[in-house]
Amino acid sequence: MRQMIRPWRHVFKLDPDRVLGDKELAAVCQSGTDAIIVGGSTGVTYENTVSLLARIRKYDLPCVLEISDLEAAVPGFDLYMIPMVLNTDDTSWILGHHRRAIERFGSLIPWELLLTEGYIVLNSDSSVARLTGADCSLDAAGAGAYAQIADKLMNLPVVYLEYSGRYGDLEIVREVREVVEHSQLFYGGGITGAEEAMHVAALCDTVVVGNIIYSNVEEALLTVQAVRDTPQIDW
Ligand SMILES: CC(C)=CCC/C(C)=C/CC/C(C)=C/CC/C(C)=C/CC/C(C)=C/CC/C(C)=C/CC/C(C)=C/COP(=O)(O)OP(=O)(O)O
Ligand SMILES: O=P(O)(O)OC[C@@H](O)CO
Ligand SMILES: [Mg+2]
Repeated sequence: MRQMIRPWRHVFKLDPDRVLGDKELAAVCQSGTDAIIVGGSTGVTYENTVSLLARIRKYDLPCVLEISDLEAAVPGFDLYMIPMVLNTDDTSWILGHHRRAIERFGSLIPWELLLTEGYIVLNSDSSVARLTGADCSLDAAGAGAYAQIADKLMNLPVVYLEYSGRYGDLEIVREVREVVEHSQLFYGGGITGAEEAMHVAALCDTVVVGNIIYSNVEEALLTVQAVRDTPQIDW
């Protein structure tokens, strides 16, 4: 599964709890993005996840479920991304929900389709930060330390810098880039157009674009080519 995501430079994240018209969904899925991640931190249900998956399946691109709620673990995705929020004292978001999921689903879990993401949540004003009690006061050194835990101690396939709803601090992104050697570095948060996308594309392996799809789909679409045209800085 690491190989499957390795070439991904740009992905769109669609939230089952939000409304997107058929025309907009078609444009997003046919934009040339590398994959669709289905996920959100609140209001995700089995029903709205099934419904969104069925709509995305009309298009020929990988579709991944980022599991945030056990009740919404829907079969039929190409891949399952499992977040662990590293910068919280509430261990239920690192291990607790995961333990319960394994107890509940047992042999039904398609382990070969799972990828773990070491989340570092950095926007204190986001639903995901409130939900998980993340410590968003980290400076570059603190974020870099968590990134090394994911990359070097836990050997996680993905480090996810999550600024959901707000554009990130590029000094922190740069510090994390410098220390992550093996994990694939995902960045998501507050990208509202091509220029912002290019700045993070230079530093990160994979750029995630979410909310702007719902408020300005034209701008969201421009981020695809912008990321494609941006070479990564060689570290
Ligand atoms: C039948 C079938 C497929 C069964 C198997 C199911 C399966 C694959 C099980 C795997 C086992 C396992 C270990 C599951 C984990 C279960 C689980 C619930 C873990 C907790 C994950 C977690 C830490 C969630 C916290 C929230 C989070 C990090 C969500 C990620 C998505 C995200 C950050 C969205 C952004 O939120 P958004 O809503 O956009 O925010 P704004 O509103 O601010 O924009
Ligand atoms: O919605 P935005 O702010 O683009 O963030 C994308 C993604 O990282 C959210 O999990
Ligand atoms: Mg969102």
